[in-house]
Amino acid sequence: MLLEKSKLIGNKTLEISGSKSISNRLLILNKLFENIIIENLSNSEDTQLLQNALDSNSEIIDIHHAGTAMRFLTSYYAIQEGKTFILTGSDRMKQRPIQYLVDALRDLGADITYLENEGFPPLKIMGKKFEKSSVTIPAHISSQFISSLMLIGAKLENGLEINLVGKVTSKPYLEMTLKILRTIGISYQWEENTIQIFPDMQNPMRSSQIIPFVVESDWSSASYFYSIAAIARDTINLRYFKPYSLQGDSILREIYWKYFGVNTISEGAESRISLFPEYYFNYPEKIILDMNDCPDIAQTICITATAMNIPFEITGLSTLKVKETDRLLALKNELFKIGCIAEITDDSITSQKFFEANESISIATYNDHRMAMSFAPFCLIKSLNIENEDVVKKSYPDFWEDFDNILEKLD
Ligand SMILES: O=C(O)C1=C[C@@H](OP(=O)(O)O)[C@@H](O)[C@H](O)C1
Ligand SMILES: C=C(OP(=O)(O)O)C(=O)O
Repeated sequence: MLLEKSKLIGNKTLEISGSKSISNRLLILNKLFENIIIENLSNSEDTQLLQNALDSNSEIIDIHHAGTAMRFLTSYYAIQEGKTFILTGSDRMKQRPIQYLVDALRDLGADITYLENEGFPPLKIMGKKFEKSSVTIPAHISSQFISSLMLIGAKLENGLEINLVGKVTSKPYLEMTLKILRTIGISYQWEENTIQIFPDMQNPMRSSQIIPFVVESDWSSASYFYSIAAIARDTINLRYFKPYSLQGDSILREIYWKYFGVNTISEGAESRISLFPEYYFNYPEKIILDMNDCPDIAQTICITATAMNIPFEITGLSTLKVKETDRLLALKNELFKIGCIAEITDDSITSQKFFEANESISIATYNDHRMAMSFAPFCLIKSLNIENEDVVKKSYPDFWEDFDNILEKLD
């Protein structure tokens, strides 16, 4: 899709769909506890795939590219006593790790076998009752493994104690899981490296009472509009975002204020935020950021910084290699096309030099929605082509419509 050089139409308001991460947790919990009414569910393809899987009677479930769904379903299916499931996904899903989660579940008593390569999907899962209630798991590859265990914890007879080993990656996603559990009346304790989920039955506060849950809008999706506001130096309004979020990616507020001079003004009653760039702002000489807590918005930051010629050094990104694509490599390749020579290591990306980009830019998207959406705002600087633009549907099916709504082509 060709994005011609455009300008922002200031002060428009966009409504972003519900958080994909919160929605996916609620769908699993609702299936386990049957007491949540979910409003503003994410319209992402990943959430749709998870919902279809949970509603399906089929033994074979294909979850395509949806990593969170893959990991959450593995634990969920493992406790469906007497049922058998084949859980598979896209070619990329068959390269994304799951071994530490499978090891932990097997330790607890699960019956899971690898159908192709050891350590990777597809999986054959025969649902069983678990005998044990304590498990140890490395925490540096994916927080989704740990959230997956936490989600089923209260369903086990004696609850679940999860001992985390090593550096915890994507920690705000674990906090999100716990806060959602608390909202539906499940108790937990997190002390140092041990998370304890108490069994459902032990909490007299939890009853069969129906709990309404309104999903706040998706902060990772909001990142692309922060990028546009920063580059264009004009205002965008977004809904439905509250001042206190369950999502770690709401750190965008601080990042875009500190490095790009974009103010976030919350209008509580309407759950609206205005992204309001300061006209006079002292830009930093270099952006130095550890993004171990918020890996999904790393691509956005790199492109905003490149568009604004601000050098960057971003660390804490080891998990980017095992997402929808190797995001570090994809970033390095495509940043070059928009005028940034970047160096990558196993867990970082650093800009080395900016230069004037060519006239005909075509960005490859590597089956990664975030590659398409993070590069799109560069059309405020130069026209560019985004290859396979449909990839956005994984998290944000309305992206191009919303994008079009706030931009006007320059002649
Ligand atoms: O739990 C979640 O909803 C997610 C956790 C993160 O994954 P990792 O923990 O694998 O970094 C994040 O990148 C992903 O998009 C969503
Ligand atoms: C990494 C992501 O998703 P998942 O791991 O659920 O595929 C993402 O949405 O950026």
